[in-house]
Amino acid sequence: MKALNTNLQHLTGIAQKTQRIGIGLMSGTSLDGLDIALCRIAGTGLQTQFELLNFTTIPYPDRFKAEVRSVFSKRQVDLEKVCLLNDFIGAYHAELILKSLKDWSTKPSDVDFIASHGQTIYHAPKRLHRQEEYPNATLQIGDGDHVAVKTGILTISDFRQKHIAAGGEGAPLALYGDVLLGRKDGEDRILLNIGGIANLTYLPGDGDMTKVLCSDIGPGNTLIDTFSRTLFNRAYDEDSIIAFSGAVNEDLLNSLLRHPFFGEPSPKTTGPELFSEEYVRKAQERSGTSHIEAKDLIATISAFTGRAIVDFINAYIPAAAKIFVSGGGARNPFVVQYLQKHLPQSHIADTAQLGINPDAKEAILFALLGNEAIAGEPLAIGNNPAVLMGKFSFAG
Ligand SMILES: Nc1ncnc2c1ncn2[C@@H]1O[C@H](COP(=O)(O)OP(=O)(O)OP(=O)(O)O)[C@@H](O)[C@H]1O
Ligand SMILES: CC(=O)N[C@H]1[C@@H]2OC[C@@H](O2)[C@@H](O)[C@@H]1O[C@H](C)C(=O)O
Repeated sequence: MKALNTNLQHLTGIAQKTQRIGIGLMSGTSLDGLDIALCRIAGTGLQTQFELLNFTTIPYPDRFKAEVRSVFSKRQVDLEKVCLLNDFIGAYHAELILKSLKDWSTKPSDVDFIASHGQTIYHAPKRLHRQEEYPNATLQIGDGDHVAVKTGILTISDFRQKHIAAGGEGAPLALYGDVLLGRKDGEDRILLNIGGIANLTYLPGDGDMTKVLCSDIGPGNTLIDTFSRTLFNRAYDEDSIIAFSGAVNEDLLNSLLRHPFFGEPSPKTTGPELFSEEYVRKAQERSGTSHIEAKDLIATISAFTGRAIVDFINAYIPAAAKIFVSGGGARNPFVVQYLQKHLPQSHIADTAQLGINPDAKEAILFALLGNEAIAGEPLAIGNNPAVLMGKFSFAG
C-alpha cells in the first residue's frame, strides 16, 4: 500500500495525540475585533478536558471595520470587494495569530491546529430569504488556506456549511461546545451568549441529550451598537451610560417585539439582516415614536434585547434553570439588570463561574469544534445534525 503523503501523515499524527494545542478564532457580528484563544485540549467528545492557555481580542482598525461593513448584511454589494476581502481576511487573521503567538512566547510549531470561524458577511436561513428553491444559506469569508500557509499551521475553517448540508441552519453551533464544557449532573443550566445576536443553550441536569435546546433569540448588541454609532458616534454604549440616562418607550418596545420571528418555533437563527436600523425605523413609524429622544431610543432597544431573552426563556426553559452569561453583552449592565429584574426566579452569573472566560467562549467553541473535526465522532444532541464540521487546509 502506498504511504500517506506528508500532509495526511501530519494530520494522522495530530489525531493520535492524547492532547492537542489548538487556536480558536472568532470574528463576530459586532465586528469589534478578532478573538484568539490558545487552548490545550485532551480527549474528545463528552470526555474532553480543556484549558485556556491564553486569550486576546485584537481590535480591528476603523478602516478595516468600514471595509467589512460595506459588504456586511447587505443584499447588494461590490462583489470585487467581497472577493478581495475573502483572501485579505485570511492573510490578516494569520498575521494577528503570529503576532499573538510571539507575545505569548509560543512557537507556531508548538500549535497543532487553528480552527477559524471567519467573518460572517451574510446569514440567510430559508425563513429569512423565503425562496422555496433555495436552501438555508450562510457565508463566512477569510479563506483557511491563507491562514494555513501564512502560519504554517494546519487550519480548519468554514464550519457552518456542513451543519446546513446536514439539515441545520448553520447556526447556532454553540451547543456543541456548551454540552462539552457547561453541563452539570443535577443542575438545569442555560448558557446565554449576548454577542451581536443573542443565543442560548439549555442543558438539562438529567443529562438527557435529546432535551438540549440551542437557538438564537434576537438582537444582542447589534442594534445598541448601531445606534450608539449613528446617534452618539460611539462604538458601543459603554457601561450602558446612555441607556441609563434615557427612558424605555413602551409603545416602541411593543412594536419592536411584534416581529413574526419571535413567534416562530425554536431552534431558529437570525442576524443583523433582520434586526437592522431599518427594522427599528419601521417600528418607530408603526408606533408613532419617530420623534423620541436619542437616549430614549438607546434605552428602548437595550430593553428590547433584554425582553426578547426573557420571553424566550419563559416560553421554552424550565423556571429553575441557572443562567450563565457570556459575550460582550455580559458587560452591558442595563441588559443584565433587566434580566435580573424580569427573571427573579433565576440565578444569573457569568460563565467565569464555570471556569469559562465569558469573552473567550465563542473562540473556545471553535477550538473544540476543530478538535472534534480532527479526532472526534459525531455527537447526537437534541435535533441537531450529528456531524463533524470544518474543512481542512494544509500548510504545505
Ligand atoms: N463595558 C461594556 N458596556 C456595554 N457594552 C459592552 C461593554 N463591553 C462590551 N460590550 C458590548 O459587547 C460587544 C462585543 O461583543 P462580542 O465580542 O461578544 O461580539 P461578537 O464577538 O461580535 O459576538 P457574536 O459573534 O456573538 O455576534 C460590543 O460591541 C458592545 O456592544
Ligand atoms: C451566522 C453567524 O455567524 N451566526 C453567529 C451570530 O453571532 C451569534 C449568533 O449569531 C450565532 O448564531 C452565531 O455564532 C455563534 C458562535 C454560534 O454559532 O453559536
